[in-house]
Parts: sequence; structure tokens; C-alpha cells
Amino acid sequence: MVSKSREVLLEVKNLRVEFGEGKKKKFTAVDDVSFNIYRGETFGLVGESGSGKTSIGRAIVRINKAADGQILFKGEIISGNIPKQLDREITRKIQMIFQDPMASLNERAKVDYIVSEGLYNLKNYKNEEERRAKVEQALRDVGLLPEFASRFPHEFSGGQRQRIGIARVLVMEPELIIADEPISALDVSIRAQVLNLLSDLQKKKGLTYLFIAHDLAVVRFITDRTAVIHKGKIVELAETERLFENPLHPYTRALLSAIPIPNPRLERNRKIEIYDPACHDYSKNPPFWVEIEPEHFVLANEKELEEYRKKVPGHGI
Ligand SMILES: Nc1ncnc2c1ncn2[C@@H]1O[C@H](COP(=O)(O)OP(=O)(O)OP(=O)(O)O)[C@@H](O)[C@H]1O
Repeated sequence: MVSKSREVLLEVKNLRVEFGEGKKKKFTAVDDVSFNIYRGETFGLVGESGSGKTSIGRAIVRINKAADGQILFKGEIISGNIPKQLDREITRKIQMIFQDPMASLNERAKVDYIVSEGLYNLKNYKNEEERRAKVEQALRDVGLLPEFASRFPHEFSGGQRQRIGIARVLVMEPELIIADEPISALDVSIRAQVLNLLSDLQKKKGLTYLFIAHDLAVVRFITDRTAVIHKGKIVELAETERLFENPLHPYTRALLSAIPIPNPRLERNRKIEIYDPACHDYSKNPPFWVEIEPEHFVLANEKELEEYRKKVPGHGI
């Protein structure tokens, strides 16, 4: 159970991310998105391809510009122009793991250089000895041998490469890690190992994760709370088990109904719900973000809210 008294590590407030210039070409990839991430939790962001998940992650690490809204880390604004010292601090403390370890590692560099890149950029080591010790520790932390530092990425399997991707993040001693589909490019047989590694590291180092995924079984396994995003807007957010037990928004319901059940008898009777955006009458009756029961938020207009309320015990807040 996530308690409200927990420390908020990251706040995303009314974030908008746009691509393209000019009125006609401008495209809003993230539209008025707000959520908090508590220290020590794994916060899931799910939605189909193109829904804006990566754009949010990239806005948090400041690769994407926030066209509107704010991002705060431990109460300090980190979006827009920020002082150099804070910029350095955030660059170290918020790190991102990328989806495809085949594409994200520099093939011509040795593991030693790949893992050290962030350290070099921030000059975050006293001397060569300390740098090497940090790299070796990071490799050990992800279950690789320190000797691997002198090898090239092509000498490793997909799972090992993703471990190198995790080591280059860990070496920075981050507080928040944005894991953008960290296992979806891996063989099914090694996905669980990498997920378990992320869980173990979280416990050992007190890490906080923003876990971006489209695989809902993985999200259910690893996250504490989940936000569902559709076309750049978060439509529902709740503790993960609550969301899976009682999805309210039609898009969440459709998404969850698409998960196969590993039991032929139940699977045969599974009802797949289809999401039809036309089911909302938003032109006359605009939606708002509402906490319908403790820690369970949904995007709804007045009429929908009435229906959703009937579905929560005690008819919600
Ligand atoms: N640099 C860019 N320039 C123009 N459009 C972009 C850019 N990056 C993302 N987009 C568009 O923004 C939308 C959201 O993309 P985003 O990558 O955030 O989605 P996603 O949910 O992470 O999808 P996926 O799971 O496929 O990565 C998409 O329509 C995408 O085409």
C-alpha cells in the first residue's frame, strides 16, 4: 500500500511535449500530464506504441523540452533553464536505461569506456584509480566480471549487453532510474533475469524507478503504481493491483482485457473489450482528473464520473 506520507521524489505537473514547428506541423505528444513518483517505488507508465511514454521519460532527463508545465525533483524545478550546479546534479541523479541494448551501446568502444562515459562527462572521479574502481564495482553490481571492462560490446549476448547498459547508469550512483522498455528487446528466456536484477538493485541501493512498458504482465509483476497513457494523456492512475482489479476508464479496461490468461478454460471465455474514443462526449462535457478513491485517479467528465463511482466500494471519494 502506498502511503501519502511517503516522500515525493519526482513531480510532473501539467507537462506538455511538442514536436515540429509552426501551427500546422506542431504535434502534441504529451498533453497536460501530471503524476508524482515516491522515493523507493517503481512507477509504471503503460500505453500502446506512440502514446507518449518515451517522450515523458526524455522530458524528465531533459532531452525533450517541456513546452508547458514543470518537472520537479525533490521539490526543485528541473525543467527549463536551471542553474549549472543543479543541472550537473540532476544529470547524475536521474539516469535512463534504453530499450535496445543492441543499438544503444557504442560498438567501437570498450566496456570500460562505455560504462565510464557519464563519469567522464561530469568529471565525477578523483583519479584514474577511482574511476576504474567505480567501473569494476558497477560491473560486479550487475553480475558481470570486472575483466569484461577490456572487451567490446559485440562479445556479449543481449542480456549481458543490457547488464552493461544498467552498469553505465549505476556507476553514476543515481536516485531515479527511467527504465524505458528495458526488457522488451531481449529474448523471453532472459527477461526475468534482468527484471530480477532491477528488483535486487532497487532493494540494495534504495533506487526509485519509472518503468515504461507496454507489456502489462511485466508491469503487474514489477510496479507499485501504474499510470495508463493514451494519445499523450494519462487516463487512469492507481496502485497496480487496484488498477488490475478494478479498471474504470474504457481505455484501461480494453488494454487489460487484451492480456491472455494462461488457463485454456478461462482464456476461452475471456471477453476482449474494444476501446472506442467516441464513447466520450468531451466537446460539451470536458473531462477532469479526479481521485475517485484513495490513490486511484481517472480522467472523466461529470456523466462518466457518476458511472465510475458506482464501481468503487462505498462509491468513492
Ligand atoms: N523527435 C521526434 N520528432 C517528431 N515526433 C516525435 C519525436 N519523438 C516522438 N515523436 C512522436 O511523438 C509521439 C509519441 O512518441 P513516444 O516515442 O513518446 O511514444 P511511446 O509511447 O514511447 O511509443 P513506443 O513504445 O513506440 O516508443 C509519436 O507519435 C511519435 O511519432
